[in-house]
Amino acid sequence: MSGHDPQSTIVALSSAPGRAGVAVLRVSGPRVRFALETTAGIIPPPRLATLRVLRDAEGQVIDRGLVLFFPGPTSFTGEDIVEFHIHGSRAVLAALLRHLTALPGLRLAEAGEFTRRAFEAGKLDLAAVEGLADLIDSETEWQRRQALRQMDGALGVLAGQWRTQLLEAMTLLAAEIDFSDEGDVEGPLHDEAMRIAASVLGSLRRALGSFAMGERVREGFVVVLAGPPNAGKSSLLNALARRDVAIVSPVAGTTRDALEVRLDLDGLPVILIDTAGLRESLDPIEVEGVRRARALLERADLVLSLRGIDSEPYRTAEEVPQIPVATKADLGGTVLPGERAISVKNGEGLPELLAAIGEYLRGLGQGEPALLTRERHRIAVADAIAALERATKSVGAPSELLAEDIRLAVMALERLVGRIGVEDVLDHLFAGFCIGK
Ligand SMILES: Nc1nc2c(c(=O)[nH]1)N(C=O)[C@@H](CNc1ccc(C(=O)N[C@@H](CCC(=O)O)C(=O)O)cc1)CN2
Ligand SMILES: Nc1nc2c(ncn2[C@@H]2O[C@H](COP(=O)(O)OP(=O)(O)OP(=O)(O)O)[C@@H](O)[C@H]2O)c(=O)[nH]1
Ligand SMILES: [Mg+2]
Repeated sequence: MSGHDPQSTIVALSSAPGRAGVAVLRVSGPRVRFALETTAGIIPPPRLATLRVLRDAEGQVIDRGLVLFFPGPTSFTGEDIVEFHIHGSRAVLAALLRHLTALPGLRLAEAGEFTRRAFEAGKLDLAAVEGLADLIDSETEWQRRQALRQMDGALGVLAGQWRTQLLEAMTLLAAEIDFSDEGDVEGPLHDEAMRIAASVLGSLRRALGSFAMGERVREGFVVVLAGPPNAGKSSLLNALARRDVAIVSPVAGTTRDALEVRLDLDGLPVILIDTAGLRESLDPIEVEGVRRARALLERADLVLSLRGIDSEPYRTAEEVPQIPVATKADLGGTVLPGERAISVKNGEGLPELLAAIGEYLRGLGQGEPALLTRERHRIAVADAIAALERATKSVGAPSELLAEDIRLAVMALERLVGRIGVEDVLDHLFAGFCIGK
């Protein structure tokens, strides 16, 4: 990343590349008015779509398109922005891009550079930028809701409240330190600071409790299909994915590699993984497949434990949440207590199985969207908690020590919202953005 380079005016395609009804080309920076005058012949009224003929430097028509001008500093980036809504043709886009990037002071934007400018201008905090990144990546309803909440700054607001309270506690402690004589017992200001620290600690712990769900919604819940060879794991994967993803055959030991498909289960993002049938084997390839299957069982949020209705169950030693499933119910046989019967041949039990998976996964959360969604958030909040636990446990400790621990907690919260120590995080985050965002 080039970092901060506010003199240059950046240009990028903001819609998805390729043939489309309409494409949006966005320009941000100090030379936007100049680019508008040379290309559209006018500076249109702010925020009003204006239909114009767009021309290159020789006066040749490139296209007729809508021009949308957002003056700084109220715009998304804080700078002047213009959007050209043109016909979604590769050639039109290429011609307009060629024209604009040839203008003095204009260059192509890097991935995430518009959003980086918004961050530098103080329009978004780090957590909001992360929310925006998640929103662009969102594929399911739960991901959209969680990302939107984070983009709206919910985490930033909460972190700001924690920080304000802790700064208040530090002010009380400073007063206590100033007014108390050597050897005095700590007074009421110290007690009040302790009370504030304990209250923030409780709130931090509740937020941390939402992390597991937040991370799962962001990355997808891992649901593993496991069981003996021939149980019908690959058949079930194909049925749930509604695609012919995995090889199915009557030969036991067909699947060796783990195969995954992403599902939108009633808004929940699920990564469904088919695995090699679990059994002892002399075939080194199959042994490796079984090793991989067991490794996946360890990181599963939920295991669908399959057996053919006409076969014995294979008991896995792994202690993971499981839904026992008897497959091939169309063949007839005995369903054991606690088992769900399904058939991919006639579809029996499949909707109910999906509903049971969804119900289990939804139950892992507390209903409302999680606030902590990334390992970075977890670490910052856990650091703040550790500092406040030290502070609140050492009853009778001098105010100076208490103040130092609270200061460390405040620092952790500043890292959380990106007030300090952000450069590495930012480079990584923006590199994952699309160009034009
Ligand atoms: N065409 C288009 N659609 C888009 C965006 C965009 O940039 N362009 N967005 C991009 O992500 C999202 C909407 N986000 C937006 C954010 C701010 C403003 C805006 O008009 N800001 C005003 C200031 C408003 C205020 O301060 O109250 C401005 O620019 O002057 C518009 C869209 C989704 N749709
Ligand atoms: N009648 C019937 N046959 C099924 C059903 N599901 C799977 N089968 C058959 O069972 C056999 C094994 O199915 P697979 O899906 O390959 O089984 P698997 O568990 O993936 O097997 P491995 O990959 O070897 O571990 C195939 O011949 C399937 O057609 C079902 O619901 N009904
Ligand atoms: Mg298989």
